Amino acid sequence: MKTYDYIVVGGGSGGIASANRAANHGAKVLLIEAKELGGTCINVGCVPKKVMWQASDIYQSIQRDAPSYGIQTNERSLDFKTLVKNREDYIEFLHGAYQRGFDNSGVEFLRGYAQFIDNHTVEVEGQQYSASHVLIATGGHADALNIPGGEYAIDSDGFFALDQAPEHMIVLGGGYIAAELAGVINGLGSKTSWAFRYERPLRTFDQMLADNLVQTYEEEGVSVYKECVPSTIEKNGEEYTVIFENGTKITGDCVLFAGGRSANVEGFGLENTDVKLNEQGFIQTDKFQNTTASGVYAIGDVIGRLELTPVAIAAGRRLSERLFNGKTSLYLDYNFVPSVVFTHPPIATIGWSEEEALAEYGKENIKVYRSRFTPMYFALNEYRQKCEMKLVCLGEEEKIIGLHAIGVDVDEMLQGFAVAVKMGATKADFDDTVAIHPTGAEEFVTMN
Ligand SMILES: Cc1cc2nc3c(=O)[nH]c(=O)nc-3n(C[C@H](O)[C@H](O)[C@H](O)COP(=O)(O)OP(=O)(O)OC[C@H]3O[C@@H](n4cnc5c(N)ncnc54)[C@H](O)[C@@H]3O)c2cc1C
Ligand SMILES: NC(=O)c1ccc[n+]([C@@H]2O[C@H](COP(=O)([O-])OP(=O)(O)OC[C@H]3O[C@@H](n4cnc5c(N)ncnc54)[C@H](O)[C@@H]3O)[C@@H](O)[C@H]2O)c1
Repeated sequence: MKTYDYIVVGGGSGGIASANRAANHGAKVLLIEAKELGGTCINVGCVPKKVMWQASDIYQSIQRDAPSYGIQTNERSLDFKTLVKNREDYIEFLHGAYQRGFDNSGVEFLRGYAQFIDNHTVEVEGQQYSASHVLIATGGHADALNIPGGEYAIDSDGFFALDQAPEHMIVLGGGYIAAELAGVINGLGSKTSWAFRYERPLRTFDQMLADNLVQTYEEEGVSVYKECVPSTIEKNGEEYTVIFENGTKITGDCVLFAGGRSANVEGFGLENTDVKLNEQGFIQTDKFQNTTASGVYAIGDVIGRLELTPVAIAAGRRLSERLFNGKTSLYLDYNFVPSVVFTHPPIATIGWSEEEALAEYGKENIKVYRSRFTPMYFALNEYRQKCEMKLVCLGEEEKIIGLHAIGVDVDEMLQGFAVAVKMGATKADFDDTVAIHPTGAEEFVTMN
């Protein structure tokens, strides 16, 4: 049996960050990963998604925006195979960077599928490894569409495996992934239909964002189907027809389902440990990332709190600081975490939506500031895409508890404003900050 101070199961965003930080503090660390280093984010999540989002943005701008600046482009054409190849080459480069990171920090990396024997022992291909501290960072997987013909739908992993653009993609689901990939594929020139179950997509977000997005997508050519619950998918040759409960039918050559994700908790011996799951099937943890088994911790998508890469990284690093650097009271605060949805245009959000704030604090305690304008980017264009912004303020001091925006470039605006919101900035603090002109961001400090 080989022994370590810290065994990390899962080499995704959270596991890698925690392992490196522990090794930096002198711990003897083993990281076990079954597939490619980098997990979901690097291989089939944030990174390939952002590359596709950027490609889509460029492609859309060439046709839609360049002529208004007098820039003529003779013909727009997309070599999808080159895009995919260059994207995958970049991901390969990132794999190497992770390995070099381990070489620097001293983390021992083992490729293989870990099986728990007990709380402190795992086995990989017949060899056992034990540690006084064990981290579960095994991430999650896409939920399948459980309807007749549901197997014809690809998930986001399947989307990144496409080597040619679909003629007509039907996107099912109203969350982050569906919203993002519908925009990506529409921008790349494929016919796109987007169907979601309720009146609005992105139901946990401020309504202003979802309403603007749906309107913009419709203006940009996406066929939007509201209140459509899929009931069957039929295959006819190369085509698929999605039939919805209300009788609506859509036919296309590719169906994508993005209906949420579940934790990777099965098939690796968790039943041999004292680790318990919550009602939703995610690993139960306290605020210090302790599971119900002493000396066993869990972070990232496997705990299902906020399924975002920087959240997994922050939780993993704080845990290692606590375990191996004496910062015994350190934990991750899951409140006021900023997030961007890479739609076209992007959505940026932090804190309470107007609807949540009104329900929690009452109308008399909440003041909302809004702005709606055409970004200067579209000043010369007949197409005048709208940017919208909102500040949700609490109490007499007007502490900003929600900041939301949709429009070009808001993805890159949010991080700085998130610092201010996290620090407890008030509307007066924003008003006291001189604007930067001409930018879209200046609206946040000039709202009446
Ligand atoms: C399409 C898509 C787009 C996304 N875009 C964004 C974005 O733009 N921004 C953002 O912040 N987040 C985004 N996310 C979410 C983000 O990818 C996840 O929150 C993040 O990757 C979670 O990291 P993790 O370390 O918890 O798990 P993962 O990155 O999933 O890593 C878990 C690893 O554990 C390994 N593993 C599992 N079981 C075992 C075992 N028994 N033995 C060994 N190894 C094992 C797996 O192979 C995997 O590599 C996106 C997700 C998807 C699906
Ligand atoms: N930009 C980012 O940061 C980013 C991008 C992508 C994913 N993510 C993370 O990954 C997580 C998973 O993304 P997701 O979009 O799969 O999940 P999600 O939870 O955001 O959305 C799931 C959607 O699927 C719908 N749905 C579920 N079952 C359905 C069914 N049978 N028929 C029709 N619709 C159904 C739900 O109503 C919901 O709208 C996100 O919650 C997010 O944390 C983050």
